[in-house]
Amino acid sequence: MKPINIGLMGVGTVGGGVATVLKRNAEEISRRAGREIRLTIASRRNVEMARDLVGPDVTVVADPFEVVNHPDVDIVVELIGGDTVAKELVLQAIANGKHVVTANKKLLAVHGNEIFARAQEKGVMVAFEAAVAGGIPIIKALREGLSANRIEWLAGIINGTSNFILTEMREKGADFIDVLKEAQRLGYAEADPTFDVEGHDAGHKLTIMAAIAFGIPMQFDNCYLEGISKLEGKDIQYAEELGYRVKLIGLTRRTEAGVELRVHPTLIPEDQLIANVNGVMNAVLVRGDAVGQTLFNGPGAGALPTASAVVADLVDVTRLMTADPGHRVPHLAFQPDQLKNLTILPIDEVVSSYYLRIQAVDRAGVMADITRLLAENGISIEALIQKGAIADGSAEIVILTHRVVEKAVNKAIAAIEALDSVAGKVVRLRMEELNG
Ligand SMILES: NC(=O)C1=CN([C@@H]2O[C@H](COP(=O)(O)OP(=O)(O)OC[C@H]3O[C@@H](n4cnc5c(N)ncnc54)[C@H](O)[C@@H]3O)[C@@H](O)[C@H]2O)C=CC1
Ligand SMILES: N[C@@H](CC=O)C(=O)O
Ligand code: NA
Repeated sequence: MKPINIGLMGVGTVGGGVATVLKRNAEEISRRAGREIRLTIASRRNVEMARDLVGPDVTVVADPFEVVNHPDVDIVVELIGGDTVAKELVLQAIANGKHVVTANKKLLAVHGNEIFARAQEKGVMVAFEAAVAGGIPIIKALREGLSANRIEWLAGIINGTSNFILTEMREKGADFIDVLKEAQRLGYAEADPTFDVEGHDAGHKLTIMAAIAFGIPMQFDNCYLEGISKLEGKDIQYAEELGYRVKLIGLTRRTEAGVELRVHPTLIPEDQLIANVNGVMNAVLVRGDAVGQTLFNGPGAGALPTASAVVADLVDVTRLMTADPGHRVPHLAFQPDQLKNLTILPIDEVVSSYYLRIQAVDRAGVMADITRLLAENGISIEALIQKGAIADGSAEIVILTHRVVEKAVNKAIAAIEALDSVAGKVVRLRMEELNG
C-alpha cells in the first residue's frame, strides 16, 4: 500500500523527537498502522539544523506554507507553537483537505472552536494527544475509554516545568530561577516560560480536558489562572509540616451552580498518590460516576515522551483516514451539535478549603481577633499553628480552614489585613482532598 506522507512544521524539541521515533520504530509503526508512515518534508527557519535532525531522506524547506500546500502531503504535523502563524498554517492545511496532528495546546484552547468547526466542514481530523500531559494518553482515555461515564471532575498536575521546579525547590531547596533554567535546557519549558510558571499552559490543557469531559466548547478566557512564581519556600515547608504537598493543580468540576475551571498552587494531603508525582511527571485524576476514580500518570514533557503522543496520533489518523467522517471519534468526544455552553463559575463562587498565613505583631488579643473575623464570615478552622513568638513580633499564624465559598474567605482576609495587630498581606492557598 502507498505510504502516508507526513509534512512536519517545526523541527525543534518535539519535532526532532518525532523524526527520531518515526525512524527508530518504523517497522512496528507500519505494522500497526497498516502502511508506512513516511516523513517526507519538514520545515524550520534554520534549514541546516533541521536537516541534521530529520536526516538526508527528508526534503527540508524554510517556509512552512510549502508543507501545508504540498500536493503529496496527507497529514500535516504542527510543532511550531503559538497561535499566530500556527493558526494560519493549521487553517490552511484544513482548507487544503489535509489532516492535522498538533501538540499546540494554546492554539486549541484559544481557537479550538473555530479550528474544529472548519475541520468538521472539510471532513478532516485534527488530532492533539500531545497537547495535554505530553506522553500520557489522557485524550484517548477521556474521549474513548471513559465514554460511558458522566465525568464529575478531573484534576491534574499538567505542567511539567512547574512540577519540576516545585520538586527541586522542596527536595533540594534550589532557587526558582536556577531550576527554571534547567527545565528550559531539558526542553520542558514553553518558548515563553511565563506560560509555564504563571499557570497559562496548565490552563490551556485544563480547558481542553474540560471540553472533552463535559461536552462544552473551549472557554479558556473563563479559566482562573494563578501560577507558582509568587510561592514562598516557607509555605511549602509549613504545608509539609502539616502533612501536605504544594502542587500546581488544574481542576475542573461540575457543580449545580456551574463548572469550576481553575489552575492554582494547591495543598494536597501527602498520602495521596498525586501528591507524590514529582519532577517533570504529570498525573491526571478523573472521577467518573461509573468507573469511580482513575489516575493517569507519566511524563508530561520532553522530546521523546511528547513524540510518543504525536506518532500515536499519526497511527490513529492513518487508520481512520478512509473511514466515513461521521464514523470517526468526534474531536471533543461529544457530537459537535451536542456541545452545551455550561456556565464557568467565577473564582469567588468556588468552594474550597484554605491555608492562610498571617504575620502577627505584638498586640494583645490578635489570635482572638482573627478567629472572631473568620467566625463572622462563616469560616470554621480545621487546624491552627503558631510559628515564632508574638512577644518578639515574629509570629506567623497558619490556619487551615474547612470548606467554604471563596468570597467569604476574601472578606475575612480583607478584615484581618485591616487589623492593627496584623502586618502585610495574608498568604492564601487553596487546599483540595481530591478523593470525593
Ligand atoms: N517541549 C515539550 O516538552 C512539549 C511541547 N509541546 C508543544 O509542542 C510545540 C513545539 O514545542 P517545542 O518543540 O518544545 O518548541 P521548540 O521551540 O523547540 O520548536 C519549535 C520549532 O519551530 C520552529 N519554527 C518557529 N517558527 C517557525 C516558522 N515560522 N516556520 C518554520 N519553523 C518555525 C523553530 O525554529 C523551532 O525549531 C509547542 O506547541 C509546545 O507547546 C507540547 C508538549 C510538550
Ligand atoms: N511546557 C510544557 C510542555 C508540555 O506541554 C510543560 O512544562 O508541561
Ligand atoms: Na497526552
